[in-house]
Amino acid sequence: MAAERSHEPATAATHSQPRHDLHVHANHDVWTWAVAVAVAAELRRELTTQSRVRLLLSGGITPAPVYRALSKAPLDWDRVNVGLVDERWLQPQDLDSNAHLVRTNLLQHQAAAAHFEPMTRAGRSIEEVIAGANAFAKVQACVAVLGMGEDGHIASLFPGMGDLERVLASRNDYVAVDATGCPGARQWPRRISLTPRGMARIPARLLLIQGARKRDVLMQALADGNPARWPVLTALDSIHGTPLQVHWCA
Ligand SMILES: O=C(O)[C@H](O)[C@@H](O)[C@H](O)[C@H](O)COP(=O)(O)O
Repeated sequence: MAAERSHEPATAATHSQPRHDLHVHANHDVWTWAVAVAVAAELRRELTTQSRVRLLLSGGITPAPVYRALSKAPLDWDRVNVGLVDERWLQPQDLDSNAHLVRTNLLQHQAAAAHFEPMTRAGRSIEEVIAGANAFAKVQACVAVLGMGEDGHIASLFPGMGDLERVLASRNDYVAVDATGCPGARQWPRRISLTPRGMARIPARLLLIQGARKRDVLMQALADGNPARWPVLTALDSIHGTPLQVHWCA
């Protein structure tokens, strides 16, 4: 079933190109497979011209079915590096880590051949983890799967975070963040996150959201236009001029 697709201006500012495309899917299953097919198509296209490609994945509940569907895609997975958009300050084997989510949902079936780049490792300080993440990021990712919280956060960029200004202005791809006091960060305030600069370098950025509440939050953010209040807006920026692909179902 074809998704309803619309171009919408992102903010009150004038832009020569649409900054996001909204794909409205009929139901959860259609949403899941449409997103998995879209990610696989980006990887497949990139694999025709590159010897290796990188895919970045988010945590959260929303993308897990997509990762399971994507794991069955017939691709040259042994030429795909899988990294993380963000990570909680947990060891990769921790059940609440984003690494665990990716391992258990994506790295199976065909995708078992992919090369995974977990961020954290036993005995590594957070500074070493950030240095490692920035070293991985020297190889440009071609696709990022992003999620959004009901507070308008994206990756681990939370509204109201103490050092959000510094993070939004960072010239690095990854930074350590302290989201103490931000309810959206739940019990994991210490995190590693892709920065707006890191996101803007990725040509294909897919934002996965479901439900009326998240749609309304996104619309409110777009109408307001302030990325410090709504960090999700930072995903609209692209050095390639490519619009954010928003995939939504009720
Ligand atoms: O580690 C994390 O928490 C994430 O990467 C985060 O940015 C996530 O994408 C959103 O919080 C949406 O999460 P849900 O899909 O669970 O709503």
